[in-house]
Amino acid sequence: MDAHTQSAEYTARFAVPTFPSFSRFLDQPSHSQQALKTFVVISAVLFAFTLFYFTSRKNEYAVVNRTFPLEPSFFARLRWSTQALSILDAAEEKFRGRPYRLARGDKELIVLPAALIPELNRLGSDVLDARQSHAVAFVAHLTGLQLTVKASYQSRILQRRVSPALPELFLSVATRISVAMKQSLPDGDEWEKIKPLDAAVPCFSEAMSLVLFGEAMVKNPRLVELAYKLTEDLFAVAFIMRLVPSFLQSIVVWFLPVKWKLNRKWRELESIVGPEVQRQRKIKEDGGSTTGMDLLSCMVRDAVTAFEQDPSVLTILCGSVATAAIFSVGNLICHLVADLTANPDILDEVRAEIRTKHAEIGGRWDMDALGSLEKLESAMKETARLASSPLIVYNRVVKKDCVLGGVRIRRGQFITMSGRERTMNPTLYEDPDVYKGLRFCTPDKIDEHRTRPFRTVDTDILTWGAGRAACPGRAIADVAAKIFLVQLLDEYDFAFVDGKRLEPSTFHEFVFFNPDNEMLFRRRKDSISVRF
Ligand code: HEM
Repeated sequence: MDAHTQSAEYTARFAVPTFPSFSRFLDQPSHSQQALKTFVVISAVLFAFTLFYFTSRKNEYAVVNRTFPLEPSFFARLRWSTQALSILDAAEEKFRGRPYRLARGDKELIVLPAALIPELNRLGSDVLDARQSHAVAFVAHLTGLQLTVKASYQSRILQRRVSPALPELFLSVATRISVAMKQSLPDGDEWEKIKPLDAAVPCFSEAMSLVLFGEAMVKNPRLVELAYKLTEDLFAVAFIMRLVPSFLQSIVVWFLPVKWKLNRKWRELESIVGPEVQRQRKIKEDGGSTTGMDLLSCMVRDAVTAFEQDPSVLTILCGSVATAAIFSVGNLICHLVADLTANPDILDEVRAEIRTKHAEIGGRWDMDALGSLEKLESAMKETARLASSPLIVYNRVVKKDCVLGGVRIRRGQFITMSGRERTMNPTLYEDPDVYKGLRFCTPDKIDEHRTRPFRTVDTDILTWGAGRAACPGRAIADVAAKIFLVQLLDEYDFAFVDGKRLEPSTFHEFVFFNPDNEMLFRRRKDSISVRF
């Protein structure tokens, strides 16, 4: 039997009985058969394209937080929300300063080594866009922050106009914080259990509302309350929606009562801010000028276009700054108090420094006096090093292809950096996971410490991010935190409930002091009563 006959016999015995209907389709052309063929071809092409997509261009760097190539991104979202810290630490261990891809679930980010910061800093905003990236992280289209994708002049004005005016604003800021502290903190000299974040946040809301809205507006207690309550709701919506697949977000969000509350708060904020904007615009139109150095007044004064002085726009921009400001400082302070409580020897040294300074300046505290507290400054840096939020910094969207130090980044990609690549680096910090509050002011480090105070953008700590979009409120945060701390550390003793230390919490990439954490506070009998 020749080969052809053998093959035909084989087909007749096995192939035809096994797939009778399919083979009949192939042998007898018809419309349905033609349609099936087309379907098979299109499916094959799509499959090949998908494989190509996942294996070629995107596989330039290895991926973390994805267990298999076509894993639904929902699982990456879930893992990232609860395990961001361990995912990043494992990736750092594996890649050691080499770029890799991070599947965050909502987006895939290229995690670049921090060594590229100087080169990245040289790129303009036409190449790297921070706003779009922040908007994605805070689900801006669902939290009311969508406008911040278009506008960033609030950041520019904060840095160029409001921060330089801090000496002018200092006394009012200090007074507001001091008065709020009296209302929020316990008054007795017996131990009292409190929630430190709940106590600290209204104090910083007073300070930030003054800096953002001005002397007259901050007298409205509802505005001060709205500033931080809006932040709470905004974060709640963002945290929840970051778990939801993108295609479902715009539906699911409407089932969240917190989203309705958030919308109400945005409207209420506009009803308070809007009339003030109109008032200031009227003064400007009549040829007069306002003098306030708060963000809102500066924005109205500097506005050139109608958009820049639109009451709704200004409400959202000032509100967006409030959401970036109040809890960031509150969290830092609470982490610091927890760190100092766990390290009473360092607390004693920091407190002694405050007392010595108080005597030296005759009790007349000003910004220079606060800035000269080197031990306090070191303790703040150390807390920020260990509890820095967010875990990933330098989040940008790439607008143009470029190659940096041999690393190719492409238009449309999201880039980021792991702050822990620096803060946990043993070549930069001895025993990096140990809190050493005075590590920055040892004799061999003190000169560097003096040239790089806490408010500086320092690429070894990355507290403020880096580059042109580094935190524009850092000078304000620094002063407000110190005003609060010199009084708090002088006036209070602290202890953990049942001696149990408090560790930072994380959710997604955000590190925070759990609002439910409790500590014991009591007034000190030998307080020197710092006053401003
Ligand atoms: C301890 C407190 C604070 C910390 C740790 C902190 C940290 C940061 C970080 C890491 C960024 C992102 C920077 C980047 O993308 O490279 C940022 C952005 C920002 N921060 Fe802060 N911040 C704090 C307080 C404040 C305060 C008090 C204000 C306002 C008065 C403020 C206003 C802003 C704004 C408006 C942005 C967005 C900048 C932009 O998108 O261009 N922050 N902050």
